[in-house]
Amino acid sequence: MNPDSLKREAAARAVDLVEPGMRLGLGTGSTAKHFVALLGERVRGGLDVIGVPTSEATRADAEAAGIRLSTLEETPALDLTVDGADEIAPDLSAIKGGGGALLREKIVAAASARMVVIADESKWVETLGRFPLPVEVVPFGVAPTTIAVEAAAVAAGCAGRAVLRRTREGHAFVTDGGHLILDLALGRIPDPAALAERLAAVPGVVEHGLFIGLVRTAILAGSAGIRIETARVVRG
Ligand SMILES: O=C(CO)[C@H](O)[C@H](O)COP(=O)(O)O
Repeated sequence: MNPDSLKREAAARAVDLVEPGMRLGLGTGSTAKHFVALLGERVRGGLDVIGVPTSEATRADAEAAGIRLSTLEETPALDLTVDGADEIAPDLSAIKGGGGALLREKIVAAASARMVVIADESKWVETLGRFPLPVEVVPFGVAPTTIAVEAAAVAAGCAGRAVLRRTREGHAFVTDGGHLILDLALGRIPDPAALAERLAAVPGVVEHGLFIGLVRTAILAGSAGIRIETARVVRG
């Protein structure tokens, strides 16, 4: 089965977790897009839910699918967020932000009682870091911020280059929040919590793509079927 079919299978399993009246966080990316489309089918069949999108792209998809939308200002506490991931480790720590929506994704996840990650099994890794870690930064002072981000990685026991993300046309990629993304290629992150702490302390860093203690459940679709992993310890 091709990766996109696997993503759709994982998304379909997550739709089964949705109950009438739920306030949902709607993730971003190709896997979350399947979830939004499948949820839309249920909504058109009469399911009453409300969604908070994690990006303008997801807002557009959800609107087109007929899902009633809200904001975190109107709906500050959510029941369930379903989102994709770039990597997921056995403790359900994850790297997100490949689509550049990590800031809103993390805010929405933190406002949710439960975060479920949906992915094809290629996202499952023993140790995070093969996927370059997205770090969202303000445009002002991006050169010294880049140096400080690389230094933070060294201090956390890993090293690598932070590269400004660009669009296919070669322009700097700008997030929905008007920020830039540095992709920090580390290969391996031996201590994600230490790196998260170091990065959060860098002036100019708005957020990073390490999701630690946020994911409660991972739904992983592979050639052998669906596997569900549940976190032993989640925040709070
Ligand atoms: O974090 C994300 C967007 O910021 C995505 O969830 C992540 O990049 C996975 O994307 P995909 O489902 O397309 O593989």
